[in-house]
Formats: sequence, C-alpha cells, structure tokens
Amino acid sequence: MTTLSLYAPGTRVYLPSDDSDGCWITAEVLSCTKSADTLTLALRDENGKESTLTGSGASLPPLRNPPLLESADDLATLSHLNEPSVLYAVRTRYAQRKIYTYSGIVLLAVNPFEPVAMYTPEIVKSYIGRNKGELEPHLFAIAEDARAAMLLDGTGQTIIVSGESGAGKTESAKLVMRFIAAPKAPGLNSDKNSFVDGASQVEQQIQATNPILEAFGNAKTTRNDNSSRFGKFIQLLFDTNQQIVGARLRHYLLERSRISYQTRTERNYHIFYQLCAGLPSEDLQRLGLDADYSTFHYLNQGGPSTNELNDRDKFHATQDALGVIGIDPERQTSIFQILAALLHLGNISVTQTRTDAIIDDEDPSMGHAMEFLGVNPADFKKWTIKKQITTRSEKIVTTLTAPQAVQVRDSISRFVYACLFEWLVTAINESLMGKYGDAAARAETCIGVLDIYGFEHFDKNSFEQFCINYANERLQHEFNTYVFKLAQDDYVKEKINWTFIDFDDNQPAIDLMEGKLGILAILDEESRLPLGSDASFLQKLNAQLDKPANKAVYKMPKFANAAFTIAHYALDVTYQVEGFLEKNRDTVPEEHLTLLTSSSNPFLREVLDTALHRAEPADPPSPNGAVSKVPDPGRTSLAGTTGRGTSVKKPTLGSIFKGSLGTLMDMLRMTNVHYIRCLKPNQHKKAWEFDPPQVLAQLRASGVLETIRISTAGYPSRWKFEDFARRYYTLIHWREGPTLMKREQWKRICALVLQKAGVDRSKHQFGETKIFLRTGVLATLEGLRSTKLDAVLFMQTNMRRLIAMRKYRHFQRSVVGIQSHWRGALARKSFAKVREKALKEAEAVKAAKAAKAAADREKRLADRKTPTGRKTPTPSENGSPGKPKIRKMFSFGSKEKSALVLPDQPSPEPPLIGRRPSRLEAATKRLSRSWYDSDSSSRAKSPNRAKSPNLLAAPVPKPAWNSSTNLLH
Ligand SMILES: Nc1ncnc2c1ncn2[C@@H]1O[C@H](COP(=O)(O)OP(=O)(O)OP(=O)(O)O)[C@@H](O)[C@H]1O
Repeated sequence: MTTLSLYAPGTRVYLPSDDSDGCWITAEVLSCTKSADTLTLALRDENGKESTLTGSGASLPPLRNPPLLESADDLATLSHLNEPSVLYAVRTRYAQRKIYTYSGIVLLAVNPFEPVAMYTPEIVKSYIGRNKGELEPHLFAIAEDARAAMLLDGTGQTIIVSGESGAGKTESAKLVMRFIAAPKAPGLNSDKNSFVDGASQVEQQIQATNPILEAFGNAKTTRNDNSSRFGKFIQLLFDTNQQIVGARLRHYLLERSRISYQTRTERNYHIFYQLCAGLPSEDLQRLGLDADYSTFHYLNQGGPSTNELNDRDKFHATQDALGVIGIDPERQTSIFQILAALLHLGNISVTQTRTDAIIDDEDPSMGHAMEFLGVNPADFKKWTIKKQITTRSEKIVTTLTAPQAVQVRDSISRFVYACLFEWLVTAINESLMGKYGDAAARAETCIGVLDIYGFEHFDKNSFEQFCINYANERLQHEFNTYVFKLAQDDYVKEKINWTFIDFDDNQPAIDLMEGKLGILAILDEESRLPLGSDASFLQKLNAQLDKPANKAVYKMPKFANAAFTIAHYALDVTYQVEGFLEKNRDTVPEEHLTLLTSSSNPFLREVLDTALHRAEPADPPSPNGAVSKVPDPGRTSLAGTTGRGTSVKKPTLGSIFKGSLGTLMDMLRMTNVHYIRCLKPNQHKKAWEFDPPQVLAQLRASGVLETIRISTAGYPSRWKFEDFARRYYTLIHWREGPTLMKREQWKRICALVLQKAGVDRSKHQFGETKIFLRTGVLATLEGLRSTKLDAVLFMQTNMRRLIAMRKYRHFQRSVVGIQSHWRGALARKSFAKVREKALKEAEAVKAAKAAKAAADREKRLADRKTPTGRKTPTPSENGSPGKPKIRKMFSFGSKEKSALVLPDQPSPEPPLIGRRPSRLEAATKRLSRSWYDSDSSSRAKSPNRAKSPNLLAAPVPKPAWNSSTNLLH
C-alpha cells in the first residue's frame, strides 16, 4: 500500500475551505502522478472547482473515510483519523439527530438545545445491564459501564463531564446521576420525577440538590441562561451489597465577583431575583426588599430578569427543595435575611471628600444590612473607610478612597455569600450522608460525577479564566496519561514491538502555573505584600518566567502591555493582569472578619463557622470512629485551616483552588475514569444548528483531537483475530477462505488477508490475541471488501434471479396440474351424486309400479267376489287381456312379458275413493307420468330402454370446467 495508491483516482480527500474558518471541503482525486518523493494531485472539490496540488507526507490532503465508516458511532474505528474526518462524523451524526458519539473511551455529547426523547423510562431500561457498544452511544451507556465496572470488583469510578459553558455539562451530569441512582427495578413507569418506579430516597435527595445549587450557584450569562458558576463533584456511595447508601457533594471555585458586578447581558445569582419575585409582600417589607429589584445596585447592573413568573415558581421550588434536605422554614428565613443584607450592603453609598471616603451614618441601607448581619454599624463604617496596617512595632490606621472603600464593601458581600454557599453545601451533605457522614463510613465504593467548567478563552481573560484553564490543564494531563497508559498497556499485554510514542505532554504548562516559582506562587507572594499591585506582579512574572526554558509555554505578548500569554494544550491564551491581585486576595479585611465572626446573628456565626473552621479532612470519621474507604477529594476551608478554634488565616483564592484541585486529582487516580465531553454546536443556542469552526475549536480544546493524534501515532485499529478474520476473509481465495474459517484458523486468515491486500509489514503487527493496524489500513481493506462484495452481490443477484425464475415455472406447472386434478375430482363427485339420485328414482318407479299392479289385482279379485248385481265386465270389455292371456303372459319366457311393462295404453288409475294416495303412490304416479311423457321416439329406438326407463340418459347438469378437464378420467 503506497502513498500513490492511497491517492488513486477516485479517492476522496479534504481540502482547506476558502472561508479561512479552519474548516474543510471535500474533493475527489482526478489523477495522481509521482515524481521523486512528491505527488501531484489533480482535484475537483465539491463545488466543481478543479485544482492541482503537489506535496508529500503531511502536506498531502487528509483522506476521507469510506462511506461505511463516515458516520461510525465510534470515531476510534475511523480508518483515517484526522481532524476533518472527526468533524465530519460528528456533524453527520448530529444531522441525523444522533447527539452522542464515542471517541474511544470518551463520549462526545453535542447539545441538541431542545428536549429530545432519549431519556424515557424505556430507554433507561434498555441500557441497564448492557455493555457499552451494544446499543447506540448514550450517556446511559457510560453510566452503566461505570456501574458494571464498580459491581465487578468494587473499584471506585469517576465520570468526568466537561465542556464549555452552555455545552450541556450540568444536564448530562444530572441525567447520569439519575440513571445511576435510579433503582434498577424491572417495572418502569413514566413518572417524570423518576426514571423508574418509586424513586429511592437518595434519588429524591439528589434531585432536591439541583434546585438549590442552581438557585445559589447558577446565573444567566451571555453563553448560557442557566450557567453553573462553580465546579461540582457528586459522589454516589455504595455499601458492600453495592446498594446506594448516600451521596457526597464537593464544589470548586464559586465565581464570587458576580455578587458585586455583572455585565449588561448577564445577571447575578438566580436566588436574588427569586427572592424579590417569590417572597410574600409582608416578608419583602420586613426585609426592606422590593419586588422591583432594580433598586438594588447588585441587581441593576446586569440585564433584566428573563421571566419574573418563572423566578416566582423557581423560588417555591427552591423552598421545597430546602425543605427536602432538612432546612426548616425558620432557617430558610435566616438565609433570606442574609441575602437581603447583601443586597442592602451593595446599596450603601460611599462618597468621596477631597481625600477620604465617607459613609453617611444614617444611610438606611447600612442600617438594614447591619441589622440583618448583626454587626454594629459604626464599627462597620469605621473599617470600611479606614485600613489598619500592622508593622513590627505598631499599628497604623489610614483612610481609604471611595473606590477602595467600595472594594472593601463588595469584598464583604462576596465573602459572606461564598460562606453561605459553603454552608448550604454542608447542609446538603448532611442530608445526603447523615450528620456525621454515616453513609460515607458505611460506603465501600462509589461512582463520582465531576461537572467541571471546560477550557475558556475570551477576548479579555482574567483570573477566573486562569483558574479554569489551570484546572483543565491538570485534567487534560490526567486524561492524556490515562489514554496513553491504556494504549501502552494493550501493547505490553499483547507483546508487540513498540517504541514509546511521543505526545504533547502539558506538564511544562502545569509547572509554569503551579510550580514552586510558578505563576500562582508569585501571585500569592504579591497578594500578601501590602503594597503589591498587578503591575508589580507582572514585572515579577516576566523576570522569573520569561526564560528560554519556558519559551514553549510562557510568552510576553507583543501588543498588550498588562498581560502575559500561556501556551495551553488547547491554544495560547493571553491573560490581562488587571484585577488578578484583588481577585486572588478576595478576603475581607481582618477587622471585618472579626466583626462578622462575633456577629449577634447566630445563624451568620454558624455559617462563618462552617465555612471557615470546619474544613473536613478527606475522610471524616463517623461517631463510632469508622473511616470511609471511599476516596474523598475533601473540602478546603475558606480559612485554610483544619480544626476548630485554630487561628483564622487568610488564604488566597489561588491557593485554595490549587489545594482542592490537588486532592481531586489524587482521588481521580484512585478510581477508574470515564469521560463525557459536551460540545456546543452553535453560539445562538439554536436547536440542531451545527457551526463547524466552533465545534472544531471545542474538539481541539477538549483534547479529543490530541487523543486521536496519540492513537494515530501508534496502532489505532486493533482487532481480535476472529473478528478481523470474519470480516475480511472474503478477500482471500475462495477455495481457502471457507476451509480456514471452518477450521477456525483465524490468525492464518488475518495473515492471508493482509498479504492479499498488500499491506506493508510496517503497517501491522500481530499480538497474542489481536492484530494491530496503523492508520489507513482499515480504509484500504474496507475499500477492497466493498469492491469484492459489490461483485459478489452482482453475481448473487443474477443467480438468485435465475433460480427464482426456474422455481416459478415449476411452480406454475404444478399449480395447473393440481387445479386440473381437483376440478376433475369435483366433477366426478357431482356426477356420482346425480347418478345416485337417478338410480334411486328408478328404483322408486319400479316399486310404485309393482304396488300398483298388486293393488289392481286385489281390486279385481274383490270385484269378482262381491255380488253387486252388476255384470262383471269381461276382459275384452274392460280392456283386460283375460285370464288365459294373463297366465300366458306370466309364464316364464312369454313373448308378451314386455306387454305388461309397456302396455299399449296407460292402464286406468284405480279410483281412490275415500283415501288419499300414499306418498309412494304419488311418486309412482309422477314418475310414470314423466316417463310416459318423455320422448317416445327415443324409447322406441332402443329395445333396452323399452324394458326399463334408463334415467342415466337424462341430461346431467354440466359442471364448469375448462378444456383440459377430463370428466371421464
Ligand atoms: N441533553 C439535552 N437535551 C436537551 N437540552 C439540553 C441538553 N443538554 C443541554 N441542553 C440545553 O442546553 C442548556 C445548557 O446546558 P447546561 O446548563 O447543562 O450547560 P453547561 O455546560 O452546564 O453550562 P455552564 O458551564 O454554563 O453551566 C440547557 O439549559 C438546556 O436548555
């Protein structure tokens, strides 16, 4: 198989499209000529445009797959694994309303942006107990795969759902969890709250977490109306009997900046709008709120509410869900009070004198806020407009400017909200695992679902994008290692010769971000300096990192001043340093922290206590001292301390995030990982619209293409000998194939197939049980197979036609024969009936005549005996032949015997006086009359007929038969 044959005329290839969108159009090779190492291809693209292309190796256009493979449900089975083929396969399937596609161990899920009937109880049922690959690709197949792997040996499983904002991560994660948590009962119903009959308590509780987390952790963004602004990891816990006993929730990097600022097209967290729309007016009044939320600074910067009615309904759903996880109405009121306090905080007006910031003592917003927070307004005011710097020898108090005071005010709101969110997650966990984590202690194994933000790249990228991309870089590293390890494991197991495949390891980028002298370390150091600034941070970055060793991953952008660029595995991202320090610090001043922790509001104190002090160790012991065997990513305290009562440190957001990410990665390594990559097909959230450049960018960013590249570098196609032989044995000689198949000499067949197809030795290897093929081999084999099958099909079609024609003719002849036979049989049957009837009637005539003769004789005898006075007429008088004559007639052999049977004249009928004639007599009479009336001339002609009436001569009704019918046969 040479390059020349790969580009033989008729071959279909991809060419870069003219739209400079990084996509392709398809083309067909018209001719291919080789000179030295280069090929010259004459091509005609799908628009009919012809062109010539000269190149070699990678500069030749990527090949298109045979039609059979083009919309394969597993991209790993594509023979030509290249970017356009992958994109084309995903696009074709999406057009066929198939939103899921496998890419090796990854499931790609393209958002349909409209409800699809793919999650019905019947479909859930069909995936239970089925192996991945048996049915169409589906989220449930991945979930069932994880469940089956866990049931097999109790190993923990993790399903990582990633993708960009609005790609469908949360929806997919919810479906996966519902599938796993749903009881696998045989009876399924259509209750929309449960996949199966009788949702388990855990399923109900897990479902209840959704409205709460969505209300407090989701917001409308430009990319998604219900965007999760935090990463979450839910672990479903199973006991020794592999029954679900509870669940555990961990969360990552809640976006705090949204509390105090939103762009015009976005909104704050849903709960604030729900509160204003859903609370009864008296409660609103008590909390100093207004149904018109536009009076609040924290709510009026962003866009309008999508639907207030919706907000009201959602508020009631949130209240119900809070009830389900055990937060009673009283506590709910306390939560709403804190939320109201935050809205009032945002409305505290800070003005600027010539040098200092001032807050009016009578500011009603401050009054409300401090009342609900339980903090002294004067203290609050003091530490909002002033700052205390502690030096070695003394404490210096300085005044702040108005913008600085606003920063402090907002940082308090963000901090309190983050603590409230943390407290809610703790409450959810208590409901899912029991107060002391009983369920976790009882659990033997788990299935975790990680719903984490995907790689982000905007025009302006800030600290949030840095953290998100850092997380993705770490996850990608785990993914590469895992995929790579799987591939290499197979090679080792199958004992094939292989050399280590080089792939783009993203470890340098990770080191750059989290290393000892990396970006996060420099940021932390700068954040702790009282005079630290974004500019000095950037200076330090450049001084420390802009070195030849980091050339590949760290760049100083040419045209942006306050920015730095990181070459991520997906693409280069430039980050603007403005706000990095502030966001990384994002803790309240020490004085405010003291005020809040000593608040007169017990609920607020509990919230802060939970968030700051109760950092859970990875495996919390239950009251009886049992420690969970299930790996737990743990929860990092917002204060960064472990244990009650220790001093409250102020960790930076970056360090908190790095810590929690580290434990998450450790946990992932202890479990089997399954991947779901969600893809957003277009930016307008339009159903069934596919924007190729956008999807391509996501495929690159999700690492799917990199995985494909890793696979392509090795032997991407690997088949069991038997499977390969069964599919391609037709390619070898027809005498050999079936015999070898019968003898099950699979390996020999594989070797013959490759030999026959001219596959180079470097393009394949035989393992212990599998055959390994390089990229492109399968496409060649498929091409040969389909050519051969076409020929076979042609032969078969014609042979079948001939056989069918022959069969038809034989059948036709048989049908006519059977018809003739049956018609004859029917005719004979009806003839027999007629004859039988005629014979019976003849018998009856005979009997009637005999009876009549007897009656006549008796009458005559009686007449003779009875003296009537009347003269008995002589035989000549009455027409009788007379005694002597009668005697003569009855004598044997008399010539006149026939005269009795056939008298010349009809004998007069005896008078039937006083009696009705019997039926026999009547029949006799009728028959004899009919006989006498019948054609006398014909009777006269036949002497035999004259003796007895031959009723066989009577006309027989003619049955309907055709010319071929032989009645007498
Ligand atoms: N399987 C699906 N069927 C129908 N619609 C879906 C599906 N998945 C996602 N969607 C639609 O896409 C929207 C966005 O999905 P989702 O909120 O899950 O995205 P996300 O990736 O979690 O986004 P973010 O990262 O911003 O939270 C949903 O509100 C829903 O309308």
